[in-house]
Amino acid sequence: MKPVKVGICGLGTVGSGTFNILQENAEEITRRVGRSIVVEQIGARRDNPTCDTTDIDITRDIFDVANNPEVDIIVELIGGTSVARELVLTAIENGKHIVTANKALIAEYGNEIFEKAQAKGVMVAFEAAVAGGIPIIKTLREGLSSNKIEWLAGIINGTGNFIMTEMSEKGRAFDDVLKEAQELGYAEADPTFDVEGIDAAHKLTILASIAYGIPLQFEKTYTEGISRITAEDVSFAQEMGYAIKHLGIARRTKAGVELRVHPTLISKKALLANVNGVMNAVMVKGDAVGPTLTYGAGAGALPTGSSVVADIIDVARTLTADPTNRVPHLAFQADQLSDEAILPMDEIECGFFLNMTIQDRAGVLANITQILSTNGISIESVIQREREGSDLVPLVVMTHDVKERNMNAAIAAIEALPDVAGAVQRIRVENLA
Ligand SMILES: NC(=O)c1ccc[n+]([C@@H]2O[C@H](COP(=O)([O-])OP(=O)(O)OC[C@H]3O[C@@H](n4cnc5c(N)ncnc54)[C@H](O)[C@@H]3O)[C@@H](O)[C@H]2O)c1
Ligand SMILES: N[C@@H](CCO)C(=O)O
Ligand code: NA
Repeated sequence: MKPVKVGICGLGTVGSGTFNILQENAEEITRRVGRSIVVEQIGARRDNPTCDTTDIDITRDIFDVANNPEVDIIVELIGGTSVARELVLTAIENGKHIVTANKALIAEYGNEIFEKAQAKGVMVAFEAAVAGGIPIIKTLREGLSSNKIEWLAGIINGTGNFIMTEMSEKGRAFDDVLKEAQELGYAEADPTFDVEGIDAAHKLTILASIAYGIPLQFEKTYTEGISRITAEDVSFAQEMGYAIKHLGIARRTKAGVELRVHPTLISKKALLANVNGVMNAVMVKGDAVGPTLTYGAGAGALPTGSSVVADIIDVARTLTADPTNRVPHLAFQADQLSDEAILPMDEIECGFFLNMTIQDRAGVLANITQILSTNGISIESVIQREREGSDLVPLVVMTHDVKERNMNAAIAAIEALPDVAGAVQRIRVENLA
């Protein structure tokens, strides 16, 4: 059979990993697919010293690749959303299949891209877009397709998890660890995407659509990053038996779907509490299977390239299949996506860890507990600490589950007390059993 011809656009971290795996594992890949996969052309602004591209046709204009009649599959690895969207839509218009690692593109423009791909009978594969090397898209879309998904929760940003781990285990400074994550090729071009939770929200948006058969709704995903978590929060949480992890959580309730990304206290004994460094992991609870866990490197050239190449193999295997028999882009048939509501944050119910600074004076604690109780919030535990040479002391309160709306009202009232200094730090608590 004649080879499948691939055009790679973007030869950075992921592009180089993809190229090198295709070269290194060519023989095995041919044995798996039944035909060879060759790199027909590369579109790149500059060469990548980690790749031997001798004898490969390299163009500086990525649209040459999208318009190259020889290319069967376009591999989009330039990142960003404006040029990438134009590139992908052009390639689809030309009847090419797409493989991409670009979660921003899929989360924000996936509905449009899938519609066009469906009309043209081409595939768009994006395993590398969520949790790098972990086959979580395939797991949800195919492996767990017999289940109603109850909830999923994951550590889905490698850079953020790497920063939190290095800070809490080695006491390193935030900026220093972020710089290392950038040098290692983990971080997004704009690292605020990692640190402020936007990248995780892109990924959660994609996972939720595949889990529940709903259109991609990035704008409705609640997004909070790791930048305001302090070493003190981590140490109080540890003292109470918890780890703080940055999680993406999607849960189906009777009222609608919860879609939220935020730092979360989870029991130190929970499996996810032990996922450290650049590692990612996603727990999925299906009604038939129960809880499952997928774990592996969430970023980096070869782990991400592993997913990109697996997608290329998948597309190569089904190139000639009748498009109506392929696995749908969002796991459910395109005309079967539902308009199930995404719940506003006010409606979410969970426990809270509150860390505040108060005047060390009689009656302050009583005022705070009174406010919590008025708002229907019951306390699970309290830590109050002396601080030498200061009458401002930390107070940490853990609450039982309560609606976010009640907690907002309570926090506003607590912050208005004259004996409470500054803002109340709130971190949500989840029981992932
Ligand atoms: N780095 C990771 O670990 C990782 C993991 C999963 C997904 N991703 C995603 O993969 C994509 C690529 O990320 P990366 O880390 O490889 O980025 P990168 O910056 O290392 O590589 C991108 C490359 O594309 C090139 N490029 C950009 N625009 C171009 C254009 N118009 N024409 C030609 N070349 C162009 C850049 O010069 C660069 O070499 C992004 O969407 C990212 O979110 C990255
Ligand atoms: N910047 C992303 C790359 C993988 O998607 C991360 O750190 O997880
Ligand atoms: Na993946």
